[in-house]
Amino acid sequence: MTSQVLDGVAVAKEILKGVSRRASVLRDAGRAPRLATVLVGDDDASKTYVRMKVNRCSEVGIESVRIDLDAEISTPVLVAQIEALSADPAIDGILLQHPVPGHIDERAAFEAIDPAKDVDGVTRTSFAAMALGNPGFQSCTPGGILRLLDAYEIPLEGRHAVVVGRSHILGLPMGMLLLGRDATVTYCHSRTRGLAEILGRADVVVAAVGTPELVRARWLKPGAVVVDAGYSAGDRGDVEQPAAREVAGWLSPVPGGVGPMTIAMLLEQTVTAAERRAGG
Ligand SMILES: Nc1nc2c(c(=O)[nH]1)N[C@@H](CN(C=O)c1ccc(C(=O)N[C@@H](CCC(=O)O)C(=O)O)cc1)CN2
Repeated sequence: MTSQVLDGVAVAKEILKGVSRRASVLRDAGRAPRLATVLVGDDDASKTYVRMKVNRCSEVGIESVRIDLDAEISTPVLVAQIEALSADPAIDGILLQHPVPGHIDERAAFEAIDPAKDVDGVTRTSFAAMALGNPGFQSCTPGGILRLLDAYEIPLEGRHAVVVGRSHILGLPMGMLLLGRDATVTYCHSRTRGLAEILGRADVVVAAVGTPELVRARWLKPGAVVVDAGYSAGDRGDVEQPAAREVAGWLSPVPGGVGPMTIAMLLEQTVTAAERRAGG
């Protein structure tokens, strides 16, 4: 068996066409949507992701304001900076690139984002809305994964979905979203015992742990839907690829799977925030 591809590049492209159209309506009405990106420190991967987001913004007609801060900045200074963006009427969306340096209280910084501008879906307000199935901004990677599965009409109801990872911006919300689609959800993490056996019973696997190739191809149930949300150096995901292609029914590649969907979601939610703020 060779798995079918969950093609994030193609699906993201379609989403971005819609984003571009909606951005041009706002622009014609006199106010292009505007995203503020906040990067703390000089981590190379984070710089790359912010650059990718800013470039994609300009391709679809979203303006961006880049704020790059020194790695030594304190939590109160970062919080004050984000509060200023939250209060700034010219800004529609705010992205704080994760991770921030270890001495900073990242949760305090996320909570300084006005929920109406939380287009990255990282505040408690957004998390609660998502968990309760209320309207709100979704955490971009899990939201993007759900859109990717929907684009290929992958059924979720009643299926056993295993999320490997429980990070606040990826694994934890991913399980909530799958539960909201009536999947039966199991979370696995670093303390889980018998990961191979649990994965062997999974119809849907989301690998979101950040350890390259942790999920071995031989552990997967033949025909399973496998989403690889890893993005380690050297284009390595969290799933043993390409071996998994011979076992899975569907598989998202790295690169070209979840990553482009993450950015498409961010931009789509930025336009939504701008429309809401414009009263549309
Ligand atoms: N505040 C946030 N921080 C982080 C998030 C997030 O959603 N919000 N996600 C990740 C990193 N990330 C975005 O920030 C991200 C990672 C990878 C990609 C991507 O498109 N990767 C490409 C390959 C990249 C390349 O060509 O070099 C791919 O998978 O095809 C996008 C976004 C952690 N931080």
